[in-house]
Amino acid sequence: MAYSFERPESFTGALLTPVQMAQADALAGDTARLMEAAGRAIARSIMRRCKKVPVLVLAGPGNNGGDGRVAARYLAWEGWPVRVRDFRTADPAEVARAGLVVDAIFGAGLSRDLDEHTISLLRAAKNLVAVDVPSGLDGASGQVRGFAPQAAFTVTFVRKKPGHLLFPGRALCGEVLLRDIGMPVSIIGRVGPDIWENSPSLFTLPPRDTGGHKYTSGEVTILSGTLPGAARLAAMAARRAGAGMVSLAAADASPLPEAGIILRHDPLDRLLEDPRRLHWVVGPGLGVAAAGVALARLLQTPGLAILADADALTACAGTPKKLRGVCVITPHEGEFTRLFGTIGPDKIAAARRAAALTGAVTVLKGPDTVIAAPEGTAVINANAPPWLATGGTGDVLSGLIAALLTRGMAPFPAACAGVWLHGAAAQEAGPGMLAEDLPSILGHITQG
Ligand SMILES: NC(=O)C1=CN([C@@H]2O[C@H](COP(=O)(O)OP(=O)(O)OC[C@H]3O[C@@H](n4cnc5c(N)ncnc54)[C@H](OP(=O)(O)O)[C@@H]3O)[C@@H](O)[C@H]2O)[C@@H](O)CC1
Ligand SMILES: Nc1ncnc2c1ncn2[C@@H]1O[C@H](COP(=O)(O)OP(=O)(O)O)[C@@H](O)[C@H]1O
Ligand SMILES: [K+]
Repeated sequence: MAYSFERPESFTGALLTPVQMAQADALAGDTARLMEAAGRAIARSIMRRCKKVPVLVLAGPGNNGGDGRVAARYLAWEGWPVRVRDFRTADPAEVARAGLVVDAIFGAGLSRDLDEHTISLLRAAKNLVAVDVPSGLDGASGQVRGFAPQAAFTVTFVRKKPGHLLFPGRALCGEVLLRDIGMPVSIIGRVGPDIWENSPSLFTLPPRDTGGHKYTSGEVTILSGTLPGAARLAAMAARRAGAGMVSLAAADASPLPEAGIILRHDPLDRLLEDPRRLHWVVGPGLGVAAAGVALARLLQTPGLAILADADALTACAGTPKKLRGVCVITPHEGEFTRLFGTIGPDKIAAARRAAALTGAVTVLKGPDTVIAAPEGTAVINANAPPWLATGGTGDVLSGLIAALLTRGMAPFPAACAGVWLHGAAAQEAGPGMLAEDLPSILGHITQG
């Protein structure tokens, strides 16, 4: 399919779960060489970024500890004062005295919660660099198992793990430095990554059709209701993101939108008679009851691409199968919970479950938005700045994704591209932005 999801051949941006990482390790079969490279990379990162202070390496029982011991050897060669302590016998008082603690206790595949002694060691560290992950962090989910320390930075190898991007893990890692230690790309391919960090290498924006007219650029219809500002924000975003025609469909006489948006008061059945009207946004500011009725009506019409958000999701609370036939859903945590139950500790698994159940590409929004396809591929987004957490930005995202659909992108890449461009626009807008600042920026970053 044109403008489909693109998996980079180099597997750049692939995320490996701890299980996949162990598989890669087993396939590579030369742990000693990889560990040597990992330890050297840790030492180099420390020497480049930290001033020379007494270093204490806390070493665990597995390969994470091995990496730390190799790093200590390289640091010592370079004349750094460094000691290595087995985590079982290390003393919190000694940890507290160290200028820099290298946390090489456990890696991303922690199998159970940390015990009290390990927690007391990690709590005592004042300045800590983590090997692979801060010990206690679950690399698959970004959740904390008992305790995990705050790292100044984290050095990881081969590919990032989901826990580096999902909160609270992302915050605890500090900056994540990804280092190549010579793992062959063919081995990464063999373990078959199915989770990716969102980036423009995963999608191609369709070019403008130079010979086209407004209808060939696609038409988006946005239902407007009790809070018409929400639908207008979606409409502004859809227009800037390249939809040829954008209509607001409002049952009541609502405030006049800006020039350029077509306001339709016709009943839904009349609007559906127009065969060009294929792309719909249902939910933002529509009112729950009206959204439920409209969604059901749209779903009776074959061939439509429907994006369901906000009130359309709430209208299906507890009965997510009512969303079957919808193309993309964009729930925030509250809407998701009303639909599918609690997210639980594994945000990727939750998004995948929702996508499989509804058949819709699921955009589970938040600071670490997860996009899941019904067949299971998942993408984690990490470019959204915190000032995006203001009312109305979700409406902008809905209009943006709908415009990308109408320009010919398949639902999954359209959702990935929409979430990425939304974050990029917010970064460009800067702190203090309003949702209504985003569309004009989208105008210049969404062209193919
Ligand atoms: N993959 C790669 O390509 C490369 C990976 N590399 C490095 O390998 C690291 C992964 O290595 P790893 O598999 O040995 O895991 P790691 O965390 O060091 O130790 C597991 C041990 O800890 C134990 N244990 C677990 N939880 C526990 C708890 N709460 N409390 C107490 N014990 C606990 C567990 O015991 P078990 O649960 O089996 O009883 C087991 O004995 C990775 O982070 C990276 O640094 C590099 O060397 C180069 C190439
Ligand atoms: N802390 C945060 N950091 C970055 N992005 C965030 C954060 N919180 C929310 N977002 C993003 O802001 C948008 C908010 O959407 P939503 O919750 O639907 O609000 P609204 O409907 O009021 O616009 C989503 O795209 C979400 O991913
Ligand atoms: K660690």
